[in-house]
Amino acid sequence: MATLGNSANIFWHECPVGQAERQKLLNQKGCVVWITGLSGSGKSTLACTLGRELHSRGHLSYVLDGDNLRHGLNKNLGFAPEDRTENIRRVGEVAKLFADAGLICIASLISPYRKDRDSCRALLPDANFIEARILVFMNMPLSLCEGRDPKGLYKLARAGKIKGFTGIDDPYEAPSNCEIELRQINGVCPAPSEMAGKVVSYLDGKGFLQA
Ligand SMILES: Nc1ncnc2c1ncn2[C@@H]1O[C@H](COP(=O)(O)OS(=O)(=O)O)[C@@H](OP(=O)(O)O)[C@H]1O
Ligand SMILES: Nc1ncnc2c1ncn2[C@@H]1O[C@H](COP(=O)(O)OP(=O)(O)O)[C@@H](O)[C@H]1O
Repeated sequence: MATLGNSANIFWHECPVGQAERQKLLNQKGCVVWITGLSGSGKSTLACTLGRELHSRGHLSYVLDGDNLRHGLNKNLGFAPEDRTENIRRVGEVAKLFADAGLICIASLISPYRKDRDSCRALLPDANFIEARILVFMNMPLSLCEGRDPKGLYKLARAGKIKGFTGIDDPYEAPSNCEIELRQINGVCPAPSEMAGKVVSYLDGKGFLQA
């Protein structure tokens, strides 16, 4: 295993029950649905709707939400570029563990930088030659997100009271390699249930909803 960082004299310990056996127990394949997009684009709403839909179909999933993780695991991180990079790295590693546990892990973070998203993708081994990291891009215009502004953060950012806010004075690098792109249709944002349905269909089609 070439995954060591600063630790020395560390060995990998293999456990007798492996991912395949856990997946059989759960009748699904572990994977990561990674939702990226601007603040207010609907990431958390989609993550929760998708989690509910999977649950009602008898599938075990778990949501890793950027905001929530910053209350605990990532409470020591801010929004400077290097902090966002570390945030994404940690969540990528946790998501990998959840997928190894056999769960459908739904990660919803702004994850604005392409290189961080790409590093995260590289962490995850393919499931039988199928990419086990499904990138979902909430491609909603800034005007829509800013118009929603449920937490009033865009307003603060425009007033210069929050510095380095994504989409205002910190970049959002749109992905060019996403598996699913969700956008407005004729100027109308699809309902969360419709978007969740698209993701479920994708997972089903790729065989993740069976062992
Ligand atoms: N400067 C700045 N830029 C962007 N967002 C900010 C900032 N400060 C606070 N917030 C709030 O933090 C939420 C984003 O956290 P993430 O962990 O998803 O961000 S990142 O992926 O590390 O960029 C984000 O939540 P969402 O609105 O759910 O995306 C914001 O509520
Ligand atoms: N598909 C949708 N259609 C209409 N409003 C939505 C939709 N998805 C989310 N919203 C609303 O937009 C706001 C931001 O959604 P949220 O899921 O918190 O976004 P994010 O997690 O990307 O910041 C919330 O007020 C939410 O109710």
